[in-house]
Amino acid sequence: MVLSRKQIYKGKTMDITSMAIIPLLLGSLGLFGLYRLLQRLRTRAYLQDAVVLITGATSGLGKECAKVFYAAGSQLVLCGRDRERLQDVVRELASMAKKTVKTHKPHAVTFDLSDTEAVASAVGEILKCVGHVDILINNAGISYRGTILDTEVDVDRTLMETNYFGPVALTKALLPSMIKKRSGHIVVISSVQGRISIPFRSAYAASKHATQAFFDCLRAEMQQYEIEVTVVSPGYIQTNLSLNAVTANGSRYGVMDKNTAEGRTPEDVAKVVLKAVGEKKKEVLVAGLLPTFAVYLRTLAPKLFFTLMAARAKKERKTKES
Ligand SMILES: NC(=O)C1=CN([C@@H]2O[C@H](COP(=O)(O)OP(=O)(O)OC[C@H]3O[C@@H](n4cnc5c(N)ncnc54)[C@H](OP(=O)(O)O)[C@@H]3O)[C@@H](O)[C@H]2O)C=CC1
Ligand SMILES: CCCCCCCCCCCCCCCC(=O)OCC(=O)COP(=O)(O)O
Repeated sequence: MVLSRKQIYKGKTMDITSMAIIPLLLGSLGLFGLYRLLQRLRTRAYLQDAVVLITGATSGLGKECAKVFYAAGSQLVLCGRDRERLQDVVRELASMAKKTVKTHKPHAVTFDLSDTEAVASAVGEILKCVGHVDILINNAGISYRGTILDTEVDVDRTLMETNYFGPVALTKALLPSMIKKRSGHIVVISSVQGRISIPFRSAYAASKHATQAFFDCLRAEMQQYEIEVTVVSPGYIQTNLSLNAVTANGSRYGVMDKNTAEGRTPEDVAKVVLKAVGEKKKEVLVAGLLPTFAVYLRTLAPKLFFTLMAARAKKERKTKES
């Protein structure tokens, strides 16, 4: 039979293309729905009862990550420098309304990430207590404000110790036990500034670029052991990051920046982290149109990007002087 382009369907003339497209669209939608459902079920199974270690769990993004992973049924190991604030988080989690998921009482471990020996002994304590860690979320970090000319090298070191050597030491201390189990997941919270450098953030951007590079290498080297690596690069988030940032002489900046105050909520970003971990994403950029555009511009049109950054530095310098 030869098909004409127009067919009679229930008394109406219909284009043969539409007749084919409608079931195709419905079929694709059905398949997509099924795929999403399977993905959600897989995420749920992956996170339920998983031992999840979160650094910087006392505030901001770390605290919100604690909430979403707790609600997903993970067994949490919460890390920070302040025992009292960690216990507050544990109490807050315990008071959260229980859903259908079985939850676990979190463990709290205090240590300073910039102290490599403290990191190693904390990992010993954690492994003795919980046996193994399935998912490590390297979240803790500090930021910085200053010009390169005014900044003491010790400040550059502080940023590298906390944001780079801390996660590196913690990851290295946990890797042997993960390799032994041939399973594990290392997550690191980097930043858009791990992809582009903006003026007056040298030490912070450098520590985040180093982080990106290290964990990209790790991903490649760990594939043979079936260990996943996820790098999350957020834009501005409404946290205490700018308040706690260090300045050129090492003192606390103590200002809530407009960009920070107008950023995404940490609750929102924590959900993105949970989804990225559940779906074993290699990396995620959690940023608006302009920062995302800037990341691509840095690669595709570096000269233009450098000109824009120089103009930004000039404008910021003028604002400070006036
Ligand atoms: N806010 C933002 O705009 C963005 C943040 N990020 C990243 O998100 C991560 C979380 O920061 P955020 O929640 O925003 O900021 P917060 O200042 O609210 O939280 C930082 C956390 O890091 C911990 N921390 C800092 N220094 C150390 C240390 N030496 N040893 C152990 N813990 C330490 C703090 O613990 P303590 O209570 O002990 O001080 C705190 O829990 C950081 O890595 C940051 O770079 C990335 C992009 C944007
Ligand atoms: C012709 C079109 C113009 C295109 C302009 C592109 C250039 C735009 C520059 C955008 C810069 C975005 C910077 C984003 C920085 C960011 O999100 O950082 C996240 C953080 O880690 C925040 O830490 P901080 O301590 O800096 O608050």
